[in-house]
Amino acid sequence: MNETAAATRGASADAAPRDTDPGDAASEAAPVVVAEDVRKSYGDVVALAGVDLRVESGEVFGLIGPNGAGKTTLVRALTGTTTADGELKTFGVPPRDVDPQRIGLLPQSFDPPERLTASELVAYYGGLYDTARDADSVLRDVGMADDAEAWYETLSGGQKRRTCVATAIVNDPDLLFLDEPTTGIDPAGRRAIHRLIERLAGDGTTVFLTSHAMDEVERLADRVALLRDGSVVAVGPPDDLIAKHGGEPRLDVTLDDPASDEVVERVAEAVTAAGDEADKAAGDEVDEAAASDEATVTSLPGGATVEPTADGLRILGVRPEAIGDAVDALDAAGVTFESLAWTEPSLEDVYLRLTGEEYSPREETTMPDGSESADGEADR
Ligand SMILES: Nc1ncnc2c1ncn2[C@@H]1O[C@H](COP(=O)(O)OP(=O)(O)OP(=O)(O)O)[C@@H](O)[C@H]1O
Repeated sequence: MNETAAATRGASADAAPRDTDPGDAASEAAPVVVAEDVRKSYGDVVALAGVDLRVESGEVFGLIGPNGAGKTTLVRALTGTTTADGELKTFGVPPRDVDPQRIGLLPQSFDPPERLTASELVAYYGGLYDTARDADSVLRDVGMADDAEAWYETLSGGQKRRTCVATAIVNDPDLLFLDEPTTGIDPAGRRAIHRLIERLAGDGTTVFLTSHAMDEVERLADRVALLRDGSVVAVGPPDDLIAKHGGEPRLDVTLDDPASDEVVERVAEAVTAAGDEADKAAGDEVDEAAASDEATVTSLPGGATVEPTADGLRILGVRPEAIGDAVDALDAAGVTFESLAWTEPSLEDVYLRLTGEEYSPREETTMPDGSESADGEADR
């Protein structure tokens, strides 16, 4: 039995119908999901080491973390498809007691029960609920209208995944768990799924989204939890996490030749001089603007760090308005460059830092053929 069916059939037989669910009244204000000190081990393997989290009604909650961090185990515990120790409440009751009509689950792996078309498969899952949406309209939502009558087994990986997403929303759930919804889906399909998630959230559905695609989580999630080794190590809105853990904006400078220590030092001195000058100018502006309350733009910080990379150098701490100053500093240092790439910190940086997988630009990357990669970024 796959997990969608398990989630459905695992619910207690006497669960109250949707409109009279005892959790309903309280759930207006109460968190939809509460986990306190949730623990789960498989033999000696600790999958969840004491997880605490809350998901509020109507939010898109992102769960990220490395392979094996415990994400799928947590989703399974929260949907009652596996047991776990600790306090677990969904709509105010233990997960197994929730009316299955209220929950949608897209598990990470999915095996349809028999040979069915996409439309039949969605209708099959719809048949497990008291009320369900029309299969064709759900397939339209996930961009599968044209392939509704194709055998599931003949669909491409991405088309199969979209069909699976359709089975998870066929019951029009109040709380939707999506475990890696866009794996294997092409960019256009991903956008369709993103729009669908945004629309569902806009209509009040609470979405619990697990994904390795950091751009997806950063774009969609109101709050994100980072799970590492079975514990939540950070939680908050993406922007807050990025501001706290994402590091500084950076300017990557591609040079004709690798940067020698002497070049790096020269650029660092020029950047520091430019920063000091900018700080002084900003200070003067502050004095002048103080009376009129005008905002003052600061430029390159005096202490901006310069470090060598595989194909040039990186200047850390460059805000967009200071890119021109950085170019002037390169010029002053007598460095000609091939190209510049400015990057602002992202959720991916948060992830890399907090999981200890942060990319070191100083490391040359060795390719399988023994040559050194020209682009370390691509090999993170
Ligand atoms: N049924 C199981 N039997 C034994 N060990 C398991 C089982 N399910 C998960 N584990 C182990 O528990 C740990 C957490 O696994 P889990 O699948 O929850 O991680 P995950 O964060 O979802 O990983 P991924 O990103 O690869 O999907 C891993 O070490 C995994 O090997």
